[in-house]
Amino acid sequence: MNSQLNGVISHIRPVSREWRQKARDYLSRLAIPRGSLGELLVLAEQLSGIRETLKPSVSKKAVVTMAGDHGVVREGVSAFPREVTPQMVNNFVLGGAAINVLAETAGARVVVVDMGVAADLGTLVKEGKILSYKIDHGTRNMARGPAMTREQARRAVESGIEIAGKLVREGVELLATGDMGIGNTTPSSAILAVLSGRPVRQVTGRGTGISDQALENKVRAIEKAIEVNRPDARDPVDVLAKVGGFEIGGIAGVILGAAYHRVPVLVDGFISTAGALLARALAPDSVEYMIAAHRSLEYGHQFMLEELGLSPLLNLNLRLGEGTGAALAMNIVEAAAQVMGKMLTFEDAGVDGPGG
Ligand SMILES: Cc1cc2ncn([C@H]3O[C@H](COP(=O)(O)O)[C@@H](O)[C@H]3O)c2cc1C
Ligand SMILES: O=C(O)c1cccnc1
Repeated sequence: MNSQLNGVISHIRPVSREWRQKARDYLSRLAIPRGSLGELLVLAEQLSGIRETLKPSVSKKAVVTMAGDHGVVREGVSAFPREVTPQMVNNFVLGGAAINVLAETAGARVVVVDMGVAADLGTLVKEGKILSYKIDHGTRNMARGPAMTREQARRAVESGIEIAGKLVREGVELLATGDMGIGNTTPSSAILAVLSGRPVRQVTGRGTGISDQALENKVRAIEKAIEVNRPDARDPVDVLAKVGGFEIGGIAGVILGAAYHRVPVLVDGFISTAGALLARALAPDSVEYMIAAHRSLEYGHQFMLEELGLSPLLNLNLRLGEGTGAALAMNIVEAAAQVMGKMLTFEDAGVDGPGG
């Protein structure tokens, strides 16, 4: 019945082995000591495999910042009140948030999406300042029952897929994920615990900077949510519905949409990587389109990256979200594309190779 989602999932393929090989051959001939551009070469090869060309372009960039609220904030799991979510959406529109400033340094658009903020953002939608895929005014409290229905979970993922498709049709060549939602490190930890089988306490951190007491509330709320809802780790839509969030589903969808359209996608920090875990669970090959932007200071992030087998480009002690780490990594991805597209080989540059 979940036909649109299944249709996309069934069309996600691994990146081209043939183009990866061609890229590897070409990169090995660049006028540099072999391998000396390190991770840039790994990235360049990935970009060639994704785009199926030796001259991949990632110059048109967009960060999709997905916003949603969380019923579980009632359990005292965040240092900030729920009202901050719509207030920050407003800040994104004003251009005064960290993501606005950092995306600008990469020449990237910021696309703000209301996936389920618990406030009326209709005016911003009408003015064309944000997109609305609003599913509800916040999720339900997952410590008491499912965060959302299965139908809503599917819709959240499909919304992300649709947004990615729309941006690709507008010419976007590099996507990045971001999040805004007070309380959303709680469902992110829950998703990690369920999908990795790790103990809740081990994967639960301090988010916006919570007290010892709030950390206890948070661990207990997640344990309760898993106990009450019994999410099925083999069924990612079930996990999202029971212990997830609207924006996390949207992020998973953006990643799946990127993989479907064969566009690279930079995955931001803790919340975005929770979305990536769901995307990988839905379509294992989607991981080949992901680029881990950075390693967040949020404690459990390392386990998420480990699960996905991704190594982050940056380690800047960020713990903000919004897409900030992904925006910062964009210029590195651009650099990799330019190395591939513009550098000369030993032969073309008239430089002697090794042992000559
Ligand atoms: C002013 C402000 C701006 C933010 N931008 C991102 N987050 C980040 O912090 C929140 C998650 O942390 P927790 O689970 O502890 O609530 C999310 O909104 C995330 O995007 C922010 C948080 C605040 C307070
Ligand atoms: O890594 C993140 O994305 C993050 C960490 C803490 C709070 N908000 C976001």
